[in-house]
Formats: sequence, C-alpha cells, structure tokens
Amino acid sequence: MSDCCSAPGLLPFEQALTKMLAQITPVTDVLDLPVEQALGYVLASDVLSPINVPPHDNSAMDGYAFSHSSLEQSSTLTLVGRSMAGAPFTGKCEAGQCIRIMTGAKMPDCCDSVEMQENCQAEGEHIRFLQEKKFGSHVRKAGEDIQKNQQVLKQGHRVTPVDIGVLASLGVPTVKVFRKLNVALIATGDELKLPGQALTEGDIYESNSFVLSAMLEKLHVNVINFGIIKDDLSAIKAAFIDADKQADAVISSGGVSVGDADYTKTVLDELGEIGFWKIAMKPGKPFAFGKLANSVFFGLPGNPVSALVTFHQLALVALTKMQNAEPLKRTTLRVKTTSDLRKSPGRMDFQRGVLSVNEQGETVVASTGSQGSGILSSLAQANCFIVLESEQASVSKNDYVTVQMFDNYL
Ligand SMILES: Nc1nc2c(c(=O)[nH]1)N[C@H]1C(S)=C(S)[C@@H](COP(=O)(O)OP(=O)(O)OC[C@H]3O[C@@H](n4cnc5c(N)ncnc54)[C@H](O)[C@@H]3O)O[C@H]1N2
Ligand code: MOO
Repeated sequence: MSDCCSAPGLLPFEQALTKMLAQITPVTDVLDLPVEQALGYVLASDVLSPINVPPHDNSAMDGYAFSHSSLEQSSTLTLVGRSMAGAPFTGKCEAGQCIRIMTGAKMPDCCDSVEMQENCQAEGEHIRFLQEKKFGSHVRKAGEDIQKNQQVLKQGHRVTPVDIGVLASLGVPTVKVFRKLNVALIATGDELKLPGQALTEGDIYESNSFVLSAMLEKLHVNVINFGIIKDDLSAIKAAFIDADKQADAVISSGGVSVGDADYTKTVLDELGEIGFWKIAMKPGKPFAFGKLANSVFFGLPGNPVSALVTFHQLALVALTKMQNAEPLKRTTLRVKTTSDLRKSPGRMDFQRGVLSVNEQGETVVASTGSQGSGILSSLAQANCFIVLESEQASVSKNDYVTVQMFDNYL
C-alpha cells in the first residue's frame, strides 16, 4: 500500500499499522505460574524438556516382550516374568524366554520387541508366536515424543490446553509467563442503553462493549469495563483519566468523528497526544490512536462494524505486541468472487464475505450483501474479510480477490 492511492487526509492502512506498532512497548513483568493456571498467558521464556518423553522404552501393546533373536531359534518361548505399567520386570531373562507385558510398561532390558497377545497362543508357560515379527515391533522408544533438553515451547507462545498437557508430561510444575494486560473499555453515546433497559425515542442498544469485551477475553486480558459514558466533555474526560490510571490500554468506541458531540479526540489531545487520526480504510475511517499519561489509547468509531474491524485489524495487533506474544498469523487466499463488489478507490476495504467450496470443488467467496457499517449481523454471517486495496475500484463477479479468513477472535 502506498500513499499514491489513499484519499487525501487519510493515512494508508499499512502506514497506520506500522506507526502504531512503533509506539507499543511490550510488558516486562514476569510471573511464575502453576502450569494448570497458565492457559492463555504468553510464555516469558523458552521451555526445554528436563526429561525424555517417554522416559523409558515401553510397550505399545498388551502381549509378550522378547528378544528378536530368540524367535529365530524357535517360535515358542518360555514365560519367565511380568512387566506392568508402574511395576517393571526387574529380573533377568535369557534367549528363548519372554515376559508378559502391558501397554505402557517398561521394556525389560533383555527384550527388544513385543507381540500383541492376539497373535500368540499361551499354554501354561509356553507362549507360541503365530506370526513373524520385525525387530523392535510395538516398542515405543525413550524420547520418541520429546528428547531431554529439546525446546518444546518458545518464548512468546500463547499457552493452549494441549500445551498444558505437554508441560505436565514433562513434569514441569510452573512456567514463566508475562503478566496479563489491563484494558479499559468505554462506550460513548447518549443514545446507548443496556440490554434489559427500555428504549426511549432515539435510543439503541449498546453492543460494542459486549463484543469487544468478549474478544478481549479471548485475548486473555483483564477487562475493566467503564460501561456507557454520556456524550459530555467532562464525563468523557473523567472516564479517560480514571481508565488511564488503571489500564495499560484504553479503548473507547464512538464520538471519534467530526460531529458536534464527538469529544474523543479533543479529550485525547488534552490529556495525552494524538498519534494519528483517520485511516484510509473502510469501514473504520475515523479510527484514532494515541497515548494518555500512562496508557495507549485506541479510539474506535461508533458504528458497530467499524468498531470491530478497527479493533480486529489494528488494536488487537497492537495488544498482541504489548503482551509480548508472537505476531498474529492471518490466513489469506486468492479466490474467485461470486458477487459483484462495489467499491470506490481511496480506502482499503474490509468487506464481509462467506468463503465456501462450490460444486466444482473451487473455493469461492460471496459478499454478505449490504456493507453498511451499522450492519453488525452481516459480520455474524461472514467467515472472512474480502480485502480490497485502496486503489481498487468495483470488482466484477468471477474476478479474483484476496480474502482474509476470520481467526478465532471473531
Ligand atoms: N460529516 C461526517 N460524518 C461522518 C464521517 C465523516 O467523515 N464526516 N464519518 C462517518 C464514519 S466513516 C463513521 S465510522 C462514523 C463514526 O462516528 P463516531 O465514531 O463519531 O461514532 P458515533 O457518531 O458516536 O456513532 C456512530 C454510530 O454508531 C452507533 N454506536 C455508537 N456507539 C455504539 C455502541 N457502543 N454500540 C452500538 N452502536 C453504537 C451510533 O448510535 C451511531 O449510529 O461517523 C460517520 N460520520
Ligand atoms: O468508516 Mo465508517 O466506518 O465508513 O462507517
């Protein structure tokens, strides 16, 4: 994206992203947390395995362990002991002998292979092996999953449920993680009512803080919800001051445009500094970024789709950096559109699309229809953004477009 194609006065999207990220300082405070509490946290150091996993060679089947060379002499071996999971065979065995073994039990030192019991005939202590077996069959080798000192997880990785299992399997009781961010949410607007309240003339229900709060939960931050603040300069100023004291980042929605009751930018300018305002993107043109005394500030536009798209494309990327997490990976594809797409050059569009596979097996995208920035339900129907560069004009059906798949924050 270059300056050539953005409407005058609007910062190209990529430049806005770069400028914003340059002003984000990642957290440095580190906690040592029990692994079972680490879900969603960002690792503050690499995790190396202190052991081999599994720690010893063990059987993958219930059956009989033996030395492969024994079977070259005779297909019937003599049973001389038992190895159970947690109660290994500690005795000695010789050529021509075998050991009863259970899944997960340690391989006796004298054995190198296992046969499952379904392929054996047991008559007292005489075990007949009915099939030929390869050397090492049904043996899970020590360290075949993870080797001692192997890097298992990297700094910056966000801990998943499976990671918690992997850490437990290493016998690791605690992990070092970066502290959670505190993020304040403020919805501005005289017209906003909470679900459950009655609407009077001109009111609408507030939805931005609900969806933003849910997205922030997925990002694993502490949300400090300031609820609805009236379109009043001093009320907004007081809320921003309070939020700035408590949070690493303050996110407001609404009041960021040029209307008579749009105070966000004025207050940001008074209390801190405006990094930039107005981006060549659609929806989301009036997005503002800046700094308050202690925190960074994201001023999202009030329109529900504009608020969510700017949060997803900009604020979420910045908060991820602030968490010290590895950058978000977003999947993009070039696919055919089955809809005509209306667009004027000058802003980068994030249109809502539905990606699917048609009867011919081709991956195609369709528009969700009207792209008004108040139509929140269209985001719920969509599974991707159709990303159209700033200079692009309308696109015809059957042309190829870039889509960005929704990630798990939407
Ligand atoms: N003269 C101009 N007017 C507008 C421009 C412009 O460039 N010149 N830009 C338009 C664009 S683009 C957008 S986006 C909006 C953004 O306006 P604000 O950020 O000032 O938002 P509001 O005016 O407060 O609200 C816009 C719209 O969204 C509804 N809203 C607000 N907050 C919430 C909420 N928490 N939950 C649900 N809905 C919300 C509000 O009722 C309005 O309908 O400005 C255009 N105007
Ligand atoms: O940016 Mo506004 O978001 O076009 O409606």
